[in-house]
Amino acid sequence: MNPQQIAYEILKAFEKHFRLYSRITRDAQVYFEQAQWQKSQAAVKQRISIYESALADVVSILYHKFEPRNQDDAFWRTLKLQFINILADHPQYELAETFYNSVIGRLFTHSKIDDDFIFLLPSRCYLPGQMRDKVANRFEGHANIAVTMSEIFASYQLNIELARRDDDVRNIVTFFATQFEPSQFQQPYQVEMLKPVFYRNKGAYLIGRISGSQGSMPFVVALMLDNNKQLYVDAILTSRRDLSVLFGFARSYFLVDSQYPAEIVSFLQELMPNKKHFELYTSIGFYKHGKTVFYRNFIQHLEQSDDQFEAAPGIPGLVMEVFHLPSYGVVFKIIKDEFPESKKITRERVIECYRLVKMHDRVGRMADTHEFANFQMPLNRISPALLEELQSLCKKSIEIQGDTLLIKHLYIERKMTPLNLYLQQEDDPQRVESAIQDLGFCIKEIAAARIFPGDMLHKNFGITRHGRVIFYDYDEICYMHERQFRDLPSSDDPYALDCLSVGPEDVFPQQFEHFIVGKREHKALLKKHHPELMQPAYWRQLQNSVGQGEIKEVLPYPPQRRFQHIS
Ligand SMILES: Nc1ncnc2c1ncn2[C@@H]1O[C@H](COP(=O)(O)OP(=O)(O)OP(=O)(O)O)[C@@H](O)[C@H]1O
Repeated sequence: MNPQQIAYEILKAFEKHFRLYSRITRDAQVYFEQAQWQKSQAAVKQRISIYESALADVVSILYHKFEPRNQDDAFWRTLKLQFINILADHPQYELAETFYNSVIGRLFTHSKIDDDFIFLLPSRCYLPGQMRDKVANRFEGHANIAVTMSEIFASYQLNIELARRDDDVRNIVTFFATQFEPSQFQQPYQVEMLKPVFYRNKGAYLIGRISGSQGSMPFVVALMLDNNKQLYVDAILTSRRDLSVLFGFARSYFLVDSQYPAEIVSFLQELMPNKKHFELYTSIGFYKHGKTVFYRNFIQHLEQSDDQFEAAPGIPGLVMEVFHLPSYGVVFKIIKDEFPESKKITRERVIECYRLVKMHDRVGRMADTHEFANFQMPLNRISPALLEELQSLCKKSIEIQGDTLLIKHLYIERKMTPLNLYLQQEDDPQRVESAIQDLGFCIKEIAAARIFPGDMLHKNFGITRHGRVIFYDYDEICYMHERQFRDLPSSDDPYALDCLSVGPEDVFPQQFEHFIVGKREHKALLKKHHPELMQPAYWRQLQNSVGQGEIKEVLPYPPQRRFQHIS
């Protein structure tokens, strides 16, 4: 096989994968309209897993057709150029380049990390706007938001109608009347809406922006089904903050049919300038390409900064070595070579737990992680103290190659403020109370998503700049059905506790207050807002309901945004 034929083979495999990816994604509409929530969750998982099988298939074909290991560097350079040629005008060229990188990475166990052989840099620069007509519809305002709304709804080809359209439109009109100056929407204004609907969990979102003489703002219509499976508008979101939380890194990926992903992402980027490009690609399901974009951003950041990698602030982990670059918004996590006796887990189990979280519905409460093989960092940017620590605790995962530190297995994750540090440093009692209240919600929502977090000590949670508490320590997680929530024996019997036989799956919620937060006043706050967390019956009931397949609703916006709350 010559380089041109191999390039075609790789592109063919990518396109086959993308067709399957799009087919799974498109089914989301039916799952939503028919309230088939379990199918929708299964689709999210399936879509994540098909990448690996597409890759395995093409790599095995290539091994049968030529001998990759016997080709010289000139061959690989030519192959990359051939691939660039056949990608001209390809609507998903950037995803195809990432797929190409994965194929070469798989053939060479990620040892050819060089722009001569893979797309460390993109082959071209995407000019936002060129495909706007393909991905977005425009509506001209008629000094009457109700008319515009009717036009917007009519443009989406949903198979079910808004059951109470007049009520919905009235809610929206009232919303605009109460939130904005009347003059803002009496003048000519425009609405631009992305054509594909964004589906996730029990919601469907129409995403766009509204622009008038006074600037523009995001415009998101959140659709839901009521108990009778009737479609209605649950909320309108217009603040960047709400949109940013909707696209948060601790949520599952949207199911959104994006044939022009670069254009969709540029549109989203205009709505959320604070989000990184890689986060937006990831949020719409292209998590592999998100990694490519992340790496490019990381390299660029290194060139523009001069600080050193150092241990992350907070209490060091027993399982993970966690470090960061103070000027950059992610943490880097390496599994330590050995764990203390108290951690009854293996390295394989840790990897399994991190994968489980990646595939699972993270309900806005568990940080997404990205796994890298053979990640390179410049050695001169690693602080001496960190290097010493890595060499003593993570010897198996690192290698020094000249002026580079090679990390054989690494996770990256969004940086947050560890909750223990936040609670120590925060002086405002109201903020402390709200963080502890949110910690309780975080634990409850994770459990309602069928996951028992295991180690719920507050140091295992972070808090975002939006004040949301998010869990990030996954080595002790398991499914809710794998635990037995037991009552402690009554305190009248002094010997009962000593004689208690405890199995590895037993958990005693009455003791949680000692294991979640340390300080007495924090415990009191947790008990005030979430007394149920310390009650075995609450956990058993939750276990029961999730065991029956019930999928709880997790709102990705504050409840006060819901129309039913507007009087
Ligand atoms: N996303 C993050 N943002 C900021 N700091 C983090 C993040 N993830 C981890 N850390 C810091 O690193 C520490 C160890 O991380 P993590 O809890 O993941 O490790 P671990 O080894 O699994 O911990 P444990 O010993 O509790 O099992 C945390 O306590 C926190 O201080």
